[in-house]
Amino acid sequence: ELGTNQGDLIGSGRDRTPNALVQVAVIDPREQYLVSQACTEIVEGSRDPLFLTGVTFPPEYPASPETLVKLTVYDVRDKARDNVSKPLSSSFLGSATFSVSDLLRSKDDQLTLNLRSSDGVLAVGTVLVSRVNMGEMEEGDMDHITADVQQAQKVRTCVCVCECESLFKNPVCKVYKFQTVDSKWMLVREQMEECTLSFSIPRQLLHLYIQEDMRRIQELRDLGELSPHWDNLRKEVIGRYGQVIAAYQETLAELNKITGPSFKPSCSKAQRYLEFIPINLHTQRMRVTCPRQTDAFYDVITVGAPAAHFQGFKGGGLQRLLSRHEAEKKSTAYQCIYYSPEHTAKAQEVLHSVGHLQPLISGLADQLLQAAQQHSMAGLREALKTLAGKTEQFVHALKDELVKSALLALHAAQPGQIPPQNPGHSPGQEDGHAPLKCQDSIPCHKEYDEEEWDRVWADVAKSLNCVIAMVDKLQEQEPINNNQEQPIPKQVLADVITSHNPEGDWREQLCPLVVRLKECVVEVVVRARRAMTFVLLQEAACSIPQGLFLKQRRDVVFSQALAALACGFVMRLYAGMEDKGFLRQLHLVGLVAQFESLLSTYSEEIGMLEDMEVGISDLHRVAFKITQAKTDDPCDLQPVVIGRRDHYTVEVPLPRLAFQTLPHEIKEGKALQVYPVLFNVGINEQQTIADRFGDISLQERINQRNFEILDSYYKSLSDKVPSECLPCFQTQTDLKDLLGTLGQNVVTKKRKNVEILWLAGTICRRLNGIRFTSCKSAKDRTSMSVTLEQCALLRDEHQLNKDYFIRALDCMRREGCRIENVQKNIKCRKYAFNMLQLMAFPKIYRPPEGTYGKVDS
Ligand SMILES: O=P(O)(O)O[C@H]1[C@H](O)[C@@H](O)[C@H](O)[C@H](O)[C@@H]1OP(=O)(O)O
Repeated sequence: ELGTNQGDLIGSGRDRTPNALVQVAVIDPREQYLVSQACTEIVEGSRDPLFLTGVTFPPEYPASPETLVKLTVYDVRDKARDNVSKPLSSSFLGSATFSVSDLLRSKDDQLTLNLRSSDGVLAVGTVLVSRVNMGEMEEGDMDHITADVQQAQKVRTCVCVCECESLFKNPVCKVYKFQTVDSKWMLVREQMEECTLSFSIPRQLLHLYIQEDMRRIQELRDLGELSPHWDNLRKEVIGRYGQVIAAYQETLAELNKITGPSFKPSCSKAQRYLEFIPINLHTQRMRVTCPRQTDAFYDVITVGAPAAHFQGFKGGGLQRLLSRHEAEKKSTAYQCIYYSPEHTAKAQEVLHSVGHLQPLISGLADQLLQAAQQHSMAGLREALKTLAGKTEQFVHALKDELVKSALLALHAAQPGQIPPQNPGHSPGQEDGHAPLKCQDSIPCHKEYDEEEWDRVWADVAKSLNCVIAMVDKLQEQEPINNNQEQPIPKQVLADVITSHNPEGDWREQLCPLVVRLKECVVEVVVRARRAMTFVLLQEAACSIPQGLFLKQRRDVVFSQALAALACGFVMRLYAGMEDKGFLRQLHLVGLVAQFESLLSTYSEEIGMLEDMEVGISDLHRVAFKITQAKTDDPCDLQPVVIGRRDHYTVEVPLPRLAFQTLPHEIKEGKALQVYPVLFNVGINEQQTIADRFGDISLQERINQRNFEILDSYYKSLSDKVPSECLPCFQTQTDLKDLLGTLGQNVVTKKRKNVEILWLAGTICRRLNGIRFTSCKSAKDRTSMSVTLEQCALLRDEHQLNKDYFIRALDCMRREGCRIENVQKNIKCRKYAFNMLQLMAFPKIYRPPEGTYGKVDS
């Protein structure tokens, strides 16, 4: 039944041409067993099939020159039934085997092999194998491939080598070659990887959440004695915090036991101990080698919607739950004082500022005294300048009505007689400064002195003025010579001090004033800390238990979102290390992080989208910093998260040499901003229901709101960064026009308007941003979208021949990285769509026949 070795491939039925497919397996020379490595797409009805899908071997693949590669050619009869890893409904046509060394030694990196029948006797056709190194293809090579193709009598496949980076693991690579409009061949490689940040960011965040909550408990205890009503509320709040801490510690302990792959598969999305881990987080890079063009690559991060699956979506997601909770809090806050979310945020900010500034001021005051001791006027001036700046900042941070009103409220919450303060816990002592005496407690007398607070913080400014005046006086007393900081012989100096400084040395004169300043600062800190802690106690007390559940939910969702963002940021940074324009943009303005979501606004997915909206928006509280790694060891390249819930910084270490090449602003640790934006368009059958009978206002509101953020980012970028910093694309449409079209689309009533997603994605790439694609589990709909985006880029940026567009799309969906993603998640190579669902999809999002269906159990 088979053809001869003339090169004509004959199908298993004499009456029709074959639908050929090549399976590639590797024979391990030591173990002598076959490992299926890859499979080509099916080329229908051709005796001269030309395969667009290749085979890749990542660098860590244990291949040696003796490794044998076996190619088996099948004729596929029923594409719909067929599972390419087990071609049950296919007929064997022939096979051929070669060793890696045969290919490496071959002339022109090509091997022509005879296909043999199962008994190994009959030669039934030929197969041509080409070896290709991506990125090293000279024009000649491309022509060479084209020439081969024109022979068109052979089965071809190509081999390529992949690269790998330390934070990114388990690469899956696929290669293809597609025809361009001018009948040349472009080589395309997809590479998908896991990211170790999937686990390391949530682990670090859990540590930080625990630390922050422990600090809150301590601050509540430091409030001192309260009347029974408030004391009971405090006990309850501390108890609840304790429960959250215990739960987080348990989760952390479980996470620390986990080894294995660096991603959470879709089926584990609702597992309790994995709730902080993003779902199915992967990076995907498409690299394109085209004749007469430098290589280009396009990155996207794929991740399941950050959402609290373990907690479920019965009452909706964060966005709805939070606003409902806020409304309820107002009406049920009878047992405590209602503070708005802005007040709560302000209280946290004040607590943070005082905690941060007090030790700074104290250190600077010591530096001032040291400069006085050394009799250095320049040192004095320098220390005074910074001290004055920080003290002003401190006074400014506290100049808020909230502190004043909270002090009054706290006073009212205290029992008639204030017992002495817990001596073990004066904030002054905590920071290593002199303990306060009687002023460190809130006034004990019944009538509250409303002006006292104003006096206390005004004292800080006054005592700073005294220090400044003294330094001025000392300067006036100084001889000109010393002002210029010329070295003065010791004896002369002694004479100067005694003759011009009759009141003793500088330190002695400054010391009482500096001590007074420090005392005033401590006094303010103690009061402000208690006042703000009291505000937070109200907030926590009013919202128990719901508020704490929501806080936990927000922690979970944020953790998933941050892991994805950090992965995207690192990938974007590595890719842009040599792009001066990009680095400039990075430190001058920051980067857009654009999330595309395909969730439907119906049933449970509404809740996911409501979670995701808050999670993505919370990312604006994150900044990045680049640091120099201690060593080049991969462990030292792990990003580190620092901060607290209202602001986190992710420090990204780079190897010394790479770090040295950065602009000095970045090297100096400038905080690098990100601007998260989210666009959602539901595409499945659930969205059809939502569009017809449901409510799509959530999606409309998200898209409109995020369009505004994107638009204002573009405006500030245009103000600060020259347009040359942005990347060049073949598609020349002006960014302003693209934004204008997006702006129109987000207000137009059009069902399943996926154009919104395409435009937002294009704008993000044009803005040098970080691209994310998401759906519930980032497995099925995400795969359709990512492959579509890749083929659209090949069409718009690399002149993909239009006859190859659907073939390329089908190849990627059938054999590309995304079907491997499905396999990794559910151990089955089928997208989880049924016919009904697919009918509802926009056509271009439908996968090829045979690649979807019910998951085999
Ligand atoms: O990756 P997704 O598109 O979120 O996977 C969905 C799929 O779209 C849908 O058709 C199917 O019924 C499942 O709900 C998939 O979600 P899983 O989270 O179960 O993979």
